[in-house]
Amino acid sequence: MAVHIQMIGTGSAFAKRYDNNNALIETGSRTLLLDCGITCPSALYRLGRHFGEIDAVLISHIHGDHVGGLEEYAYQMKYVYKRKPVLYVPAPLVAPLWEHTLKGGMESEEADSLTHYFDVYPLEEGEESELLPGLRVKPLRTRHVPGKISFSYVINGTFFYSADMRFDPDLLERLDREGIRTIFHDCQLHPPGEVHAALPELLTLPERLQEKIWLMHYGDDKEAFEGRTGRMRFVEPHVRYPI
Ligand SMILES: O=c1ccn([C@@H]2O[C@@H]3COP(=O)(O)O[C@H]3[C@H]2O)c(=O)[nH]1
Ligand SMILES: [Zn+2]
Ligand SMILES: [Zn+2]
Repeated sequence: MAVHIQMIGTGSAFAKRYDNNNALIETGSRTLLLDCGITCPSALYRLGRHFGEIDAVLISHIHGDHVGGLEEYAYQMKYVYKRKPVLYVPAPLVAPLWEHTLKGGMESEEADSLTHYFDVYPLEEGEESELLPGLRVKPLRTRHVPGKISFSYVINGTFFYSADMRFDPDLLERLDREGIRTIFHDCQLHPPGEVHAALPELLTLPERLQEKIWLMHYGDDKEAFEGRTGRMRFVEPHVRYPI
């Protein structure tokens, strides 16, 4: 079955020209939302889509540009579309997502847990699960902000989607050896990357690896870097790429 990824936005957390780095993954007639950040509700609207068309949501880690739109998503599903949405979330993030992020805006007499709003399916690190027919996802814990639990995803065994992660050449080499054909990687154009891979770091990778890498989660001056990314290409918002 053909699987495609389409970025709702490709921007960094502070970008204003590009929306939050959130994606739609489509397989047949089913759609997975990968991260739902602050700009997601309006960016999805500008894409001509709406939350009622989404079959499930998967999150990578708890930062506003990745989960800040979940409250609206949950409320729209409850009060507009009247359907309980499916939430795939790495097991260690289930409790923090409610306790540290959603509870403040969503707790009420009748609603005292994440499971009031979502059908919650915890994912285990390193274990592949079929999230939609034809869509297999394996979470890998990757390094981001020290102490923050954050996951990247291997999709259908051949596609790697970094959430927010530091430069990790050993992991990228291992994925290459294991048959990953395409890597969508977050990229901080201006060093130091610190909590993200910086462009100069990614440029130290061998050309064989760079060929596979598409850059996302970039800043507003991305156009100034066209032609300065070695063999790596930029992911463009709204374009559908095969997985
Ligand atoms: O220890 C920290 C924590 C955060 N930050 C910045 O805040 C942003 C939060 O979203 P993000 O993870 O997409 O990107 C992060 C960085 O831009 C940082 O530079 N160092
Ligand atoms: Zn981010
Ligand atoms: Zn982050």
